[in-house]
Amino acid sequence: MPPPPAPRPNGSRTDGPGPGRAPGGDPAIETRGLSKVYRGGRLAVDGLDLVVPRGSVFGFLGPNGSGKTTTIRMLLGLIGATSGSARVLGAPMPSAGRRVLPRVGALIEGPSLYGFLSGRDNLRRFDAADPAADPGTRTARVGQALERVGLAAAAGRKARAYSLGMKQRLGLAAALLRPRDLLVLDEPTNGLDPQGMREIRALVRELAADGTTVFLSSHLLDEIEQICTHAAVMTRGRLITQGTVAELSATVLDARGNGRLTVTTPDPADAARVLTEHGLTGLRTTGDRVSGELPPTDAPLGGRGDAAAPDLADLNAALVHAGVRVRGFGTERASLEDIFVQLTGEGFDVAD
Ligand SMILES: Nc1ncnc2c1ncn2[C@@H]1O[C@H](COP(=O)(O)OP(=O)(O)OP(=O)(O)O)[C@@H](O)[C@H]1O
Repeated sequence: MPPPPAPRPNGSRTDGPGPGRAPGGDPAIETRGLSKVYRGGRLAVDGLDLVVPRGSVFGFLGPNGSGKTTTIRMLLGLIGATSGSARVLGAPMPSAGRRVLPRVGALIEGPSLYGFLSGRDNLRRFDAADPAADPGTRTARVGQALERVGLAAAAGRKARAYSLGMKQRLGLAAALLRPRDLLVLDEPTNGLDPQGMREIRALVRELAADGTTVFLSSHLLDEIEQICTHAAVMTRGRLITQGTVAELSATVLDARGNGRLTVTTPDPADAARVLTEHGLTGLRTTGDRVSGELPPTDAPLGGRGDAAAPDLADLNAALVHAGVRVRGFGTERASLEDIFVQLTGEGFDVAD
């Protein structure tokens, strides 16, 4: 794993080897000033500087309409860029597409399957469409791909009888018919039920564990937090930040102090009083839940200046000592949603 890149506000570039560039190795994806203006003048992607380290599971995050699919289409050479450049697996796109794309598996907007064919026969068709695929080894290749995505037992069933999650897994199997260095997945869990989402996420983790770089777009913040090592945040065609998921979270945690403490109690008024006495600010009470901002650990308590911020165990003891019946007690770490809101000043549901 290369050293983790620091978050770079506004996607600004750094000098030197830079993030995501292992010594002697290119990033899996690198763009410079990549832009797309659609006919009619719509600026869908605006000066994108993206660095996707090899071996990462990279979450490309943004609300609907923020330019994710347009970027992916440019990366794969499906549409031309208006300006800027893109390198995939070290080679310029789209000019090196014939050389590079066989090493890239892609799943964009769901697989196109024949419902009347079995899962296995759908894969055989995909394999037959690949001029480089040896027909003599097709059966073995298809069998391995089905095995890889956990569809071997259902391979004989017609694709129209598959659940959405199974269809998506079949699409992934098609992308995995030959060994890939990079997988590009556009909203791979979109429309899936929780079980289908879990299956796809587990598969992405397995593929990453085998060394495949996975670049996936999503508008689901928790998805990125669950499976990604790195993330970039897009809004309105612009890259706001990129870095490791841990760094992005830390950026906000630093800015937000220790995060919020939430106490669940049948005595919310007393709890709020005790928490205020112990330096918590921004108290909010909703039903039996009281939450407040924890003061920074190294700062004296607000206004009193005579004590360090409270230890959580001491705080819990103080609540109990004051007669507050505590049912739940926990801190929330900053989520990517917090990061997004902090970085953009807007909520995450900002579809154009
Ligand atoms: N073929 C097109 N012609 C004109 N405008 C387009 C075209 N495709 C996309 N757009 C516009 O470009 C912007 C970015 O769209 P894009 O599909 O890349 O975003 P996205 O982040 O992938 O969102 P979604 O998840 O909804 O697909 C949107 O405002 C969209 O309406």
